[in-house]
Amino acid sequence: MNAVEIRGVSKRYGKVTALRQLDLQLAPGEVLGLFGHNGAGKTTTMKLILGLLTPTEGQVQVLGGTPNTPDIRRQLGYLPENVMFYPQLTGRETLHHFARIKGAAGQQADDLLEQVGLAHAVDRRVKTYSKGMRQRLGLAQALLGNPQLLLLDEPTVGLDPIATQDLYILIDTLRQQGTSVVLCSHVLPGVEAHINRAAILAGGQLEASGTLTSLRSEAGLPSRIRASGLQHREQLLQSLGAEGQTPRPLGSDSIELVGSSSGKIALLRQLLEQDQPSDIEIIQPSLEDLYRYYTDRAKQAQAAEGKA
Ligand SMILES: Nc1ncnc2c1ncn2[C@@H]1O[C@H](COP(=O)(O)OP(=O)(O)OP(=O)(O)O)[C@@H](O)[C@H]1O
Repeated sequence: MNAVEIRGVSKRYGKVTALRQLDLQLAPGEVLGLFGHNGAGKTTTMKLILGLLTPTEGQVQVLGGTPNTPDIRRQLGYLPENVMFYPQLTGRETLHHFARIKGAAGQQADDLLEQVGLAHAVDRRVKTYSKGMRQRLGLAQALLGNPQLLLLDEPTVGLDPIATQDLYILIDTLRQQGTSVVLCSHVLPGVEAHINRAAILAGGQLEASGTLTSLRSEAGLPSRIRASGLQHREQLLQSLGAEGQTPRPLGSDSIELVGSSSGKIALLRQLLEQDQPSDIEIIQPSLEDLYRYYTDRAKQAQAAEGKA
């Protein structure tokens, strides 16, 4: 049973179509990165999963049931994009309040405050918290009751680099424990190692979905190959240039080459036959490169549709 099953879902707000014929699945213990430009439909997708919105067309199933029934809601954790709390309550009072609503133990609230690094500030009023501290409190709130499905909307906003890293480690741990996670973010660097699959929304439509390996292979974007410690760099630059390659010299003894996914191995072989580099680095297209490729593709398709 999938944790989330979205089939043929469209969502309209009056005249605005926020989502169009969306099909998206999430397996147990899977972390899905949901990416897209402002207004692409990410928050709308989250809210449909939470049952805060109902689809105009299509079906949403969550943990085998209908979203927003009490039984399903208890198994969900949600960190909203703009997390808000009562400013007069302390961090501890806030989390205990949410623990009571969720039927979670008070002890778990205290443990989570410690886990998210707020132990030193539990008795301070939330109005004195920094943005990052409020975000940490929001994360603790989302983790109350050990949810089976965790929805995180822009979880790294306001977090410092160490807290961001800690969040990713926490996501890895939750995944190992079988929790399914949907992670929406505009911050792409650093996230790719912590997701199983990426889904890219553009203009309310799913432009791409798959593992990074499958998206890389579908997009066919080139990798960069860097060879350093070359003995005969000038000769190598000439011979590669003569074959139509465009090698770029770097530093005093290195070069960078661009290789398609199919031509990469041949290029590597050639490098090793003609020289003895001390190091070779292959830089694959990053999540940002893929994101740019798919959003540009969506824009071009929309422009072509507009002209037709
Ligand atoms: N309550 C609403 N009434 C009317 N239009 C809405 C409403 N909520 C969202 N929309 C529209 O639906 C579209 C998708 O919005 P959504 O909030 O899902 O995007 P998003 O991908 O989360 O964007 P962001 O990255 O800016 O948070 C946008 O065009 C937005 O203006």
